Amino acid sequence: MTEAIRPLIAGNWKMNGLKSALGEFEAMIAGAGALAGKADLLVCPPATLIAGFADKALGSKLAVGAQDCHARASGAHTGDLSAEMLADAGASAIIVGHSERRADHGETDAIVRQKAEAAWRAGLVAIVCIGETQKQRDAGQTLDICGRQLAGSLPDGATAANLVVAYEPVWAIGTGLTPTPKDVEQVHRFIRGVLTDRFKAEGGKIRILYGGSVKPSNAAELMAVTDVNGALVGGASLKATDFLAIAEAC
Ligand SMILES: O=C(CO)COP(=O)(O)O
Repeated sequence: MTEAIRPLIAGNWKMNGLKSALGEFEAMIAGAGALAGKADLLVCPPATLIAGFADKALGSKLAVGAQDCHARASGAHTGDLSAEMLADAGASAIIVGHSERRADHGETDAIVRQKAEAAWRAGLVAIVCIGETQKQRDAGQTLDICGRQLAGSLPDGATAANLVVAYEPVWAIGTGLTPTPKDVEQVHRFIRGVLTDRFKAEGGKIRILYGGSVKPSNAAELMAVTDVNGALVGGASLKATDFLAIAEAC
């Protein structure tokens, strides 16, 4: 069932990247065409770069996304950006509920769900992130935590076209550590079960990305795991050669 799912390799640049990164992005555009047979490619730069990158990527095989949005469409929310604004700038997807936002900004599952709904309201794909901390893993709570985050963060009405789930164990982010393929498979199989229970046949088609220290050297092993339908890549997505090599591994 899941074999037919087209992989997505998504880059999350986090708070990295100035206008001078345009050359790196153009190198990604140049490489994306040859990889179109393997995977969909998406780069989520900081919001300041979305419009410029989206203009450059027009007509290419590289999509541009955002890293967060406010739940409301407009209003008195100083410093925030709505999903509608990000769509207007050229984003086609928005990452919501990244563990860094959950930790740094106190985002709860309920807030994440509202943000996913905001992405849909603007016609964009919501990439909803979940994942356990080291402490939770050590306590044997990985599946409980992921189950709770999924139940609270995913809105009703998810489809393969409007939702991507990203499993990012917090302890694997930026550390060079990764779970074993067996551990990844266990969590992804669990997520698949939650998705099919809740969204029926559609849940069998929703992409489940793995994220956390994905790099060219471990991408093939991770992408080969059952129910891993791509990657959400942080540090290695800043360099075109690394990002493209990860997509090549699909
Ligand atoms: O948080 C991540 C992507 O959203 C993963 O980051 P790294 O690939 O740098 O570990």
